[in-house]
Amino acid sequence: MYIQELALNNFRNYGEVNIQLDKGINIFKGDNAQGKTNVLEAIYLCATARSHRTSQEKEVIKWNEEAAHITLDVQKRTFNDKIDFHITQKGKAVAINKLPVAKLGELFGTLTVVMFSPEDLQLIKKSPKERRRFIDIELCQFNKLYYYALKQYYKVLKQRNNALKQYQQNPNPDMLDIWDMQYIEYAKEVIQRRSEFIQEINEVAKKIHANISGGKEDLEVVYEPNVLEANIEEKVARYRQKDIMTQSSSVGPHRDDLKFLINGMDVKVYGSQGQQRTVVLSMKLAELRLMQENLGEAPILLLDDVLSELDDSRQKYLFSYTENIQTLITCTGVEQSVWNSQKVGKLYNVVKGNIY
Ligand SMILES: Nc1ncnc2c1ncn2[C@@H]1O[C@H](COP(=O)(O)OP(=O)(O)OP(=O)(O)O)[C@@H](O)[C@H]1O
Repeated sequence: MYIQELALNNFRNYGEVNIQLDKGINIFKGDNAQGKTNVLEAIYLCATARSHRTSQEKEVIKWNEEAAHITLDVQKRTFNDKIDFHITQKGKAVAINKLPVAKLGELFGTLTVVMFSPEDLQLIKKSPKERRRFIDIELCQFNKLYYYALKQYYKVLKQRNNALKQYQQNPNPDMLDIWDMQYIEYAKEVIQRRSEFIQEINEVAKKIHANISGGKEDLEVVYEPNVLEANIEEKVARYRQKDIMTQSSSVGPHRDDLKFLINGMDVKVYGSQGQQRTVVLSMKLAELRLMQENLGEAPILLLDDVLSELDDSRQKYLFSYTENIQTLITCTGVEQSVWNSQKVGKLYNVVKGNIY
């Protein structure tokens, strides 16, 4: 798939902008704070229904304006989809081919993207929350069932936590039993789907990592669930008193994590910065491959300011994956030598919220 046309209206520092994109490599070049990342953010929002850098989506509305609007024309193998994404102070609304989407989950799969930014290079060092976010965003894009299970899980978790908060004043074990039943049901589904996904991504990332490291490093991506599907009932019951005391739920996939091993050693603890970066690159490329396989179409690759962070051989490896994949690259120009060696479809200059 590829984006043919992108239009922004009152989105971040853009007033009105409309551009046609190339099927191949598109470069957005400009000084700092001109609006390059904002373009990628708009595309990312249309694919995942959330921003990659804020949980407060109304921040994307241009200052002193009422609403922001993004329109994308996405060309698929046999048809094309038009996505309209509207953000107001009150919330967001989406239409696909002019038909409003009732649930944001219906958007998933219309446009799929893999975003790679310097913050991703910290994936290994960051908190477990970021690694869970990585799993969730990737899985939701190609597995709607996962999205619905996850959404329900967090909804029930919130209700269970509310029940725990009220428990001291109003002890009601029957009510807690009811929440537990639902919470366990969704938790099991989330754990199962995460476990399958991590097994899949592990196989692909392992091969890629072996290639990048010239066969010297064996990567293992390990799912570290907070609780196993098989003993969740027992663990939730065992922790009930503690949960009542702390007024929060201590068991469940909201506490899951991922571990990365190279030749059996934990990269977070023992890996060099270069090794950590290579693991993240392997994971991103594995993600690209899996999406392509699962959806039968290549996703769009968004590279935000990432080239200068990678050394020559890693950059080359990354580019070897961009063939037949629409790629949008933001840069300040330092990386010119890198993309000079590639066949660039379109080069845009970004200046103060204008694209030339
Ligand atoms: N809601 C908003 N309304 C208007 N302008 C905004 C809004 N949010 C951010 N901006 C402006 O957008 C600009 C930042 O854009 P962006 O993050 O795309 O920069 P960039 O070109 O990618 O820069 P860098 O190279 O530093 O990453 C800043 O000038 C910021 O003030």
